Amino acid sequence: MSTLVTYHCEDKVGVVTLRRPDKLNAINAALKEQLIATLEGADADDEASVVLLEAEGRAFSVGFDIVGAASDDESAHDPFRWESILRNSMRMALAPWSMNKPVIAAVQGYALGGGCELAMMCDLTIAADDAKFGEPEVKFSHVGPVMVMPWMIGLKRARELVFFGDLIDAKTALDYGMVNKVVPAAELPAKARMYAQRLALVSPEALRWAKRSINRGAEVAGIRTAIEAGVDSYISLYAGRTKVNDEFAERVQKDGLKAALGWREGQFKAFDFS
Ligand SMILES: C/C=C/C(=O)SCCNC(=O)CCNC(=O)[C@H](O)C(C)(C)COP(=O)(O)OP(=O)(O)OC[C@H]1O[C@@H](n2cnc3c(N)ncnc32)[C@H](O)[C@@H]1OP(=O)(O)O
Repeated sequence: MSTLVTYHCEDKVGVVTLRRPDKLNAINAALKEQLIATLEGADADDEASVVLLEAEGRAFSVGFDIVGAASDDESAHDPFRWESILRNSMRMALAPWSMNKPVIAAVQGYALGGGCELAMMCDLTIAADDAKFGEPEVKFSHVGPVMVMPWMIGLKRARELVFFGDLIDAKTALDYGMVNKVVPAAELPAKARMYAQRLALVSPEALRWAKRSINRGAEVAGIRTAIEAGVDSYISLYAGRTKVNDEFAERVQKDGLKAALGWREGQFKAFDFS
């Protein structure tokens, strides 16, 4: 089986790369399996505090492999096969969401259909100024796992994006809250690493519980239950922790809070790319 997803760790950042550039990283069954396994491996890698999901070539991902699926005549009408494809798609969509570590998607070119949802399911998204997002599935009478879209961009915008299937540019995606940052295309790999490395300065344990709290908040129905669920996370974070951010705590003790905050700001400044 060819390698469609690779992994390496650099400076506490676990880099997961989609490598099917000739097909604009279209997601076939093999890529899906490899991506799920690689993300799980990255989550288990003690060297990595943060995971960066990037893609080789001119597109992040054009979504589900509609060419491969169309040529797969034999099983095209087998409902059990479709169930397995869709269940695996859900597993892939939930993989970054379920991980302990924050996952940052770095998007250049197209992020369409399943590729758009994959970027949305990551904790943070940094986009090149040439990025284009969209949910064109309706154009092929498909619907992707778009349940996440109302959370991301609100009902009206989600409906427009999904019903019409039109693409939006990076600036609009930023305006919609689908991405956190837009950077010049040529600078995307370097800026994405800076963004990830800045996050890697924060206590991995605090990040893990921050992620869990936010995701649980998004999963429950109302603000009251969201807050109550968040309390469990805080209890787990604070009751279970022994050493968090020691250097910061030591500086607070030694030099006072203002000086400690100044030290932390100085650290962050080194990664400022505005
Ligand atoms: C539940 C379902 C969820 C879904 O995700 S459905 C899929 C949603 N995605 C799409 O609808 C995108 C379809 N693709 C396109 O519209 C176009 O492509 C683009 C506008 C993205 C790019 O156009 P251009 O720049 O002219 O490139 P190119 O020559 O069309 O594509 C380069 C190679 O990539 C393959 N490819 C593109 N999209 C897909 C895809 N979704 N599935 C499988 N292959 C794809 C092509 O076929 C071709 O390959 P070759 O050079 O061998 O002809």
